[in-house]
Amino acid sequence: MLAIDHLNFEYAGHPLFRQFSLQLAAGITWLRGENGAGKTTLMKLVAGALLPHTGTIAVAGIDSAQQPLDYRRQIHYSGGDTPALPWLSVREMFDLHVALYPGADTAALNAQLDAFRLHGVLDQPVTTLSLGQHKKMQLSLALALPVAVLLIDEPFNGLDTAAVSYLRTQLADPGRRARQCIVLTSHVEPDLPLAQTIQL
Ligand SMILES: Nc1ncnc2c1ncn2[C@@H]1O[C@H](COP(=O)(O)OP(=O)(O)OP(=O)(O)O)[C@@H](O)[C@H]1O
Repeated sequence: MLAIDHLNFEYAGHPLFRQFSLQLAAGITWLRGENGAGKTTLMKLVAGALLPHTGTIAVAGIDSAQQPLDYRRQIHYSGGDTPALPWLSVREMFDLHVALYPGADTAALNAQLDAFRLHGVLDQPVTTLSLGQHKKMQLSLALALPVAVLLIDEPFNGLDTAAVSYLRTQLADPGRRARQCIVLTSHVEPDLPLAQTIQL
């Protein structure tokens, strides 16, 4: 489903990926490695937030450089960064994503909001959310959007125990694992049914 071929990438003279290739099928992949190994950078490259210097990345045969818009619609990256559009409210952030992803289902998003108990913060600016609320906002989108590839950086960081338990159930769902390629970074064993583990 996800094919990375001969990827080369460096930050200003600091090479991170040299001729790096990886093929991932549906199911959960645990991407692991020590601090600074390049996990977040690889996710950003796959998400289209960073561009490879050379090499190709494709999802279901759609090349990230040749068909960037179609490619981006196949992927969602749930990262830990500060929001790209900090002036938006949570509701506006959700509306934006529903508009960006064809087939996004508002009912599915509302179900995630209910499960994460996020309705109370819908009209708050995203910058005013607590760490855990921000994570829940990101995860609501991640779990609701109809993408082929789901990238989640440190999925359990900052979550309360109820949310951790709910997220595990959602990610472990056999239907989801059959239709999505789910890539997680985590410094601890994710305790999920893994299709594979990639060590950077
Ligand atoms: N914008 C940037 N400019 C220059 N170097 C960067 C930049 N972002 C990351 N790096 C460097 O690239 C390397 C990989 O960083 P990355 O964030 O991908 O690692 P990671 O495996 O996700 O680490 P962690 O487990 O600590 O989150 C690190 O050495 C980091 O210092």
